[in-house]
Amino acid sequence: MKYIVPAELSRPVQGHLRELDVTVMRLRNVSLSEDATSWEKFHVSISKEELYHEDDPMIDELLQDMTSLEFYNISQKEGGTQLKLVIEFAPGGMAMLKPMRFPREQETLPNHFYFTDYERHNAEIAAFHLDRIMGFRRAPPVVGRLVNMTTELYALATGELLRTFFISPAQNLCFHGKCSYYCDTGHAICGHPDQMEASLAAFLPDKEFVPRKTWRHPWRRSYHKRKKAQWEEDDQYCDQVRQLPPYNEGRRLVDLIDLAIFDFLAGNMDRHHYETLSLFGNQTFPIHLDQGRAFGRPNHDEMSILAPLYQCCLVRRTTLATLLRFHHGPFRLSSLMRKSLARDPLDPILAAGHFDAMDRRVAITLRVIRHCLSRHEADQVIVGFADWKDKNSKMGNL
Ligand SMILES: Nc1ncnc2c1ncn2[C@@H]1O[C@H](COP(=O)(O)OP(=O)(O)OP(=O)(O)O)[C@@H](O)[C@H]1O
Ligand SMILES: [Mn+2]
Repeated sequence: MKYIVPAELSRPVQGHLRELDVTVMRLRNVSLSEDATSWEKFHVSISKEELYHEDDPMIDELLQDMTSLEFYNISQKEGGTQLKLVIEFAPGGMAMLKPMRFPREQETLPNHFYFTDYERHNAEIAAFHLDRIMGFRRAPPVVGRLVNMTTELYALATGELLRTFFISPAQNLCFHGKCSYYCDTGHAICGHPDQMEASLAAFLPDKEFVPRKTWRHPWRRSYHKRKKAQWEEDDQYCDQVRQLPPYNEGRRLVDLIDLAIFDFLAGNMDRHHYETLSLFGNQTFPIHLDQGRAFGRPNHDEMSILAPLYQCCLVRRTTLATLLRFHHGPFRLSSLMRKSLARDPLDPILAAGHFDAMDRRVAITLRVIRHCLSRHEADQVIVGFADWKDKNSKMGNL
């Protein structure tokens, strides 16, 4: 227990977030009106360190609004590979809707690649909770909703989207939209008979107001059925990445290692790009966006997702402390996730096997870190360790 103080076993581990006061509100010099929507509150309080503040009641308000407010307008999200709808609500505010395609128990098909796997609405919901429990708060809020396809979708659909609605032989209302993957009659989204589960993710601020920058992930997979990426064959790959801006200084590389651990716990292999809020410059967090292909295989632990961790042998002290808390503390990750997901209107969100899988993957990640520590000095592996050790030895805690 050299890397954690006992108090950290029973409460969330807090990093030293120095720039919580660097917010959209401050940099954009805006204020909130009395009747501001929960979206407006969310948007202006985004900081350089996180999308929302721990325990901010505004997040519950936003989740409640997304799951209950009337839809005002719907349209297809342009550009993505799989069907997504952009929902606009009457008071203002938008959400990205991903529909349920399969029962929770259906796993990634054995002959599907990570890039041909279907997106799962429940994965988006579960990943939001996981990101929050891990203390990152880098994923936009997501909530489940039971949608009435007749009154909430069909009645509002127009143009090309409207033309894809039909009644199936089983008398269910279906639609498939238009996109590059699985948008045809054979892969339609069907209700029971017109009730459909969906996930709703809060939209980030408009790019005109808060610009974003898209980055290619250095550990991106090939997205080709016969090719491998360089990092898959070169264990020294991290040495190259460490030379390149923005990975050669500051927080970015260790942020991607946080993301790798988050993705490993969720089983998400689909991390090709990531975005940052360019309003905050480069020393800001990567947004955890697009977790639709997570939680597909509860009985398989995809070690290659941890490549940034085991190739760089680098991890934040706070992230390590969080993993130790999940592993040793009174609350295991599975029980924290169960408790958190129970608040979603579509609970149960995950099939039972995924809870054991998360606990097992916490232990595996700790083993990978331990292996790094057996080969390198702790100060080289654990980012923020020296400062922390110094502070805690002064307080007599070590
Ligand atoms: N909550 C959000 N707020 C604003 N924009 C978003 C949000 N979620 C996603 N987007 C934008 O929509 C794009 C597509 O979303 P997402 O990645 O979830 O779908 P996808 O079909 O998996 O896309 P792709 O196939 O390109 O990976 C994202 O790259 C992002 O720029
Ligand atoms: Mn995607």
